[in-house]
Amino acid sequence: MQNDTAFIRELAGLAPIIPVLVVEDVAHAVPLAEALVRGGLPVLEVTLRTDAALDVIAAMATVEGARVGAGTLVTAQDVKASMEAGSTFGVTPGSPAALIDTCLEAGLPLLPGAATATEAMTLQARGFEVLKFFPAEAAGGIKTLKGLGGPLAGISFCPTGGVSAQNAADYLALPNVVCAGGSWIAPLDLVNAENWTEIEARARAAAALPRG
Ligand SMILES: O=C(O)C(=O)C[C@H](O)[C@H](O)COP(=O)(O)O
Repeated sequence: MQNDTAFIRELAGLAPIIPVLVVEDVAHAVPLAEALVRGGLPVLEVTLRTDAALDVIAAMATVEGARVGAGTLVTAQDVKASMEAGSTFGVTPGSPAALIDTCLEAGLPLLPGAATATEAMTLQARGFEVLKFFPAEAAGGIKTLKGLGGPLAGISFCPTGGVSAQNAADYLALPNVVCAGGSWIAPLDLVNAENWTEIEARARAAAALPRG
């Protein structure tokens, strides 16, 4: 099975920011997804970090305009379960070969994680052109992305991990950054407080960020 770069490029092009979501209560799934879509962020990464995550994916997948994927894919079981729940793409924090094999065999469009030149080159050799740069700030942030951009100009990144309202525009200005991911749009405290108004406002501000 070939990886689906065109699909991932399309998703990455839909909005400058992919909200990374940690949702504990499935009752929050639909209003949260609706607030994010209304705010202009249709591509949603639901982390498999809560017991509710698979049910959250299934519920969000019913929201018109939402493009729902699963994050924190670490095991083959995560890949299978997230696809059964209705996720249409996957995101991995890192890219061990066996996990990448599983995603390719399953036909799951993937934003695979990489933090070094070797990891990025290994993924590029398998046909991946859009990678999650994770954990972005801890792995050197903008300086590292600028450094990778010289020799690895064919690779685009979605930096995630430490990206914030304060630094997102600087990341997005880089030529090898297509979009960025982050939890600041819908942090757990706002979700648990059901503050959809504030989440929509944060989404709207993020959706308006210019890309370089
Ligand atoms: O669970 C995963 O695999 C992830 O997707 C990790 C997230 O990308 C980061 O935790 C988001 O980082 P912050 O925006 O700094 O909160």
